[in-house]
Amino acid sequence: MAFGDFQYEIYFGGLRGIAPALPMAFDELEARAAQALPPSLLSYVAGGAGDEHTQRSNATAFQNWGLMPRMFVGARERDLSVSMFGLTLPSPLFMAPIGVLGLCAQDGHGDLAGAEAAARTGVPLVLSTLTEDPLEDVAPRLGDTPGFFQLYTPTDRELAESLVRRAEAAGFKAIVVTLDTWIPGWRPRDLSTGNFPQLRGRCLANYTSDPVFRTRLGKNPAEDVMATVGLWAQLFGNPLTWDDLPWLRSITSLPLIVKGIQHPDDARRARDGGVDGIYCSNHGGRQANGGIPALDCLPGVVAAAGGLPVLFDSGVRSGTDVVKALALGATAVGVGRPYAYGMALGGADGVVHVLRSLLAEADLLMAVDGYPTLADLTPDSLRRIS
Ligand SMILES: Cc1cc2nc3c(=O)[nH]c(=O)nc-3n(C[C@H](O)[C@H](O)[C@H](O)COP(=O)(O)O)c2cc1C
Ligand SMILES: CCCCCCC(=O)C(=O)O
Repeated sequence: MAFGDFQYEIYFGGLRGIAPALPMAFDELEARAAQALPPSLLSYVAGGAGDEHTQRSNATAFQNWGLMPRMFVGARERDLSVSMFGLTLPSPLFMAPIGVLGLCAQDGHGDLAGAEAAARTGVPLVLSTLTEDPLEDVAPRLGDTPGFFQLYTPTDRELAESLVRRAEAAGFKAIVVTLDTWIPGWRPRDLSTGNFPQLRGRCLANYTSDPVFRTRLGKNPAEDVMATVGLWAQLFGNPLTWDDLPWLRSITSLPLIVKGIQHPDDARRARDGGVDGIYCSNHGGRQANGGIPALDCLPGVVAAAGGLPVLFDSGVRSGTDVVKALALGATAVGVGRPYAYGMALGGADGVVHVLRSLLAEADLLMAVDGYPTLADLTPDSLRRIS
């Protein structure tokens, strides 16, 4: 279903006295998910690097901006559609890659449920490399909604190329290479619970189903989980350099997007190296503490991207946040932890609820503040208020 078909459903439903089954505000959503998720998984999802200062400031950075209302606009109809990479999407929202999405669902098949939510909302899913179900099983569940494949670049180039080939064959529409997580950051919550799901053999389906990985392993992954995890840990992350960019560019004819860009010079150099999109993100504050809120990096990245689409995530908690990121120049805005919590609370239905709530709030804000289309949202629509 396209965004326009349901944009009023939630808030008019509310006015008719139909209370949504799940919370709409992020804090309540997180509190409810905390009851639903096993404690170590909750810590993994909710936690971040160091004392989580950067994670918190990602979210509070949005409060430094206010949207200036415009009158006599008559914004009765809104159009939230966006075009990028030759795709026309009903809204500028997308689901950021979440490596434990599978585990967030009660049945352990959250990657399939995420794809189903994408099919139902038109909101693209960026599927992590780290999934419980192989990408070939996820792709058909996306329906007509495009899916992007997020690549954690292994040290083994043949394995990287195999993953990309498989994503292309399965029908994914872009490759998103994550640059900021070739090793996990200093995450005290996970270090104290001793919980990295991948080290227990979870979320490795794209590896265990891969012909190159299986050849390297030399045995059936199901029969030797220890060896599988050992090989995965050995191959998982490659600290790429600029010298690797031509190779990355060469392994796919799909749009190539680089995730984790915050410095304008990196955006410029990536653009010059032939990428198709820049993804401004600090991984939700999970990798480096003591950094800069991703939102504060967005304008510089947009300016340096020279017209390439700029995807953004980190700290998006409301429809208002979505609108502000768009006004600061994002082409599309990624939601992360909130939809993982929706998954924990209601599977595909829970994710659909979270996405529709964000979109309905964004749409209503654009209506009351007089911004009928995304093109109307510019930096001039905002005022720095602190
Ligand atoms: C539990 C969890 C797992 C994640 N796994 C991945 C992943 O596999 N690949 C990736 O590129 N980013 C991953 N991310 C980062 C998200 O894509 C996104 O950058 C981040 O969630 C944005 O921050 P926010 O959730 O606070 O808004 C993960 C984030 C969380 C919370
Ligand atoms: C060695 C595990 C790296 C973490 C990958 C998943 C992720 O991006 C995240 O948890 O954040």
